[in-house]
Amino acid sequence: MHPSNYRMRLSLDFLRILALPSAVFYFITTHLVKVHLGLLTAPTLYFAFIIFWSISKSIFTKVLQRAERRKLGAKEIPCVKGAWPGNIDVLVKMLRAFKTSYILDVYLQLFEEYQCTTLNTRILWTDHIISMDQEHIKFILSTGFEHFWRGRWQKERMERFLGQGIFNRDDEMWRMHRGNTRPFFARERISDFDIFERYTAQTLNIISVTSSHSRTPIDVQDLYSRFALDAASEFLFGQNLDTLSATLPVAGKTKMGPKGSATEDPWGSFASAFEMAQQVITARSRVGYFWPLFELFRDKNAPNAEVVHRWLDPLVKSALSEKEKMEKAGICSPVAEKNFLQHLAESTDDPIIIRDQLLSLLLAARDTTLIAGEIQTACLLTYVTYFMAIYPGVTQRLRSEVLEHCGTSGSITYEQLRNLKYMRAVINETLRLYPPVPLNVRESRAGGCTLSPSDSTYTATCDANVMTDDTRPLHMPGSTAITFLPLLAQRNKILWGSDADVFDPDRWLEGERLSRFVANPMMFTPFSAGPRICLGQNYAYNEASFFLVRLLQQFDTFSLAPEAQPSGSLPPLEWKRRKGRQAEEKIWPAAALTLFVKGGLWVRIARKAH
Ligand code: HEM
Repeated sequence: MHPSNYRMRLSLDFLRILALPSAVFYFITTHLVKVHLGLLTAPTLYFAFIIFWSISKSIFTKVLQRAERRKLGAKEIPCVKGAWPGNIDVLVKMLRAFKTSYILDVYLQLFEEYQCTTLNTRILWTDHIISMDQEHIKFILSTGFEHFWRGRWQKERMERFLGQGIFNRDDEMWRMHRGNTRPFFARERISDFDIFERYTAQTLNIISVTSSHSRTPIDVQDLYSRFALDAASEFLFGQNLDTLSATLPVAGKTKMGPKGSATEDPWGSFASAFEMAQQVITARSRVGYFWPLFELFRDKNAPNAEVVHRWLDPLVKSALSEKEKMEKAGICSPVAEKNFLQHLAESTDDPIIIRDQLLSLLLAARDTTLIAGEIQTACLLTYVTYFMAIYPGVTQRLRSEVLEHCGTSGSITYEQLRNLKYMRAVINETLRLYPPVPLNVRESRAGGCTLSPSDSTYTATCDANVMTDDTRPLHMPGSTAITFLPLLAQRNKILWGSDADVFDPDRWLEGERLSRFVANPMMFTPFSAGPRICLGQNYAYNEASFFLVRLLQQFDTFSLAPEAQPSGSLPPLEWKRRKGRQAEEKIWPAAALTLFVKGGLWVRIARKAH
């Protein structure tokens, strides 16, 4: 069934849950036992039979799983045991925690409670595995790639927004997209810094003008998203969306949007729709398998998708008509001269496939600052700015390195960027503590498989029947969702040392400390790993480094402006009493597909008088 048809899927599921057992019960009572049920007893007995059927089915599945476990020589993944049937209390706790708790803390608390790093939450009687075990993350992404896919449920949640783009497809369609997209990230393309130069200059000009007005605070999360989107749109489809020229959020006046600030112009509506769509997808995954129940009469992403499509459709249309004109004129330009949109238009005439793939790349770009990585790049730059604001010593060291290698102006080369070792360390340390994709989901393929025994993060095991020296692998049942949590793995003290929560770029420079990572590179996966590793990784490093060089050539003082944060976006006081980073956090990190700072990151940026 097509993933967009979620209502039909839900109806068929209800038929399976209600109609099938009712039909069996009807057949038994009328043809086998031949009893006549009264008007009052019939509904009660039908209902009782449906419950009996569901319990039997669940027991049957468990028996099959046990048999598979025995065959594989594996043990069961520990299961969360809530107080209410179907672990509904755990679901309620999680939904509440997503609104008020520190990012992913609700998962960490579960792991601590059960003293293991991989658990089955089994909410509403449905297996759902969560894992912060780095070996399991490695298996899902790389060594055991063939056992997993994005799966049916993820596609269903994202279909209305991302459609058939690379992030929302598996197998043949994904391979086709990946093959088509990869040439656009060849070194010579991503080392051409002309585009970065133009949009960086425009962005820094905005910062200059704003900060010269009695050091007015600026929401850099919003600004970096615009920078990323404009640069990415030119890189991908040769057109400037020019969001940097639209209305900027104003300190103290701007409302809180779905993630950061919200402005009320056409760009604001695009950004809001873009962010809202991600929020809707995240909310669906939190509710789980039954999310369509809450969207029976209204697909919550339909209006968001419509706004975003309204921006992209004219671009796709013009690329297709340009292609037609070129074909009629018998002109064929070489691949190297085409932008990504023109290249996509070469491969298909289907405007929907082209639009969906463009949108996926925009999503990736906006948060890094590229369109597909664009989201992640903006996120990366936002958190680097956060650290520069709270650690002036880091800013000074970064700036000295920039001035030493790149001077105060002039063109910047790829080689110069490669020599900025401290800057690379700051970027990596930021990606370690705040990976723009802090959690991700996959589904196991139909046959079950095994995961290595849980790592040694917690010495005890939550399964009282199993000895701690039990080295059997864990059984990953087939067709089951698994949420893996790079943010927690990248802050795990067993992997990174007792100072894992501390921002310390030197861990990437000092031989002995770095050796932990060199011996086990998969403990750091902000760009994912394996066959689906991020295609924009080098683009993102180049773009972020380029931007930071220019920023630090012009400015040297960054300070947070908590008074400018929209109300409700500062970290709750109770976080101070907790352990880990949250006790010291000056902003509210939150996630909706990708990481962001709640309410935006409002900072003052200045150059000291020299
Ligand atoms: C700091 C910046 C970035 C980070 C942290 C990042 C992270 C990631 C991650 C974690 C994935 C895997 C998603 C998954 O499989 O579920 C991914 C995939 C991808 N990224 Fe990035 N990304 C960044 C920037 C970019 C940029 C700038 C682009 C391109 C404009 C880009 C393009 C892609 C594409 C096309 C994929 C899909 C690969 C596939 O499924 O085969 N990324 N990225």
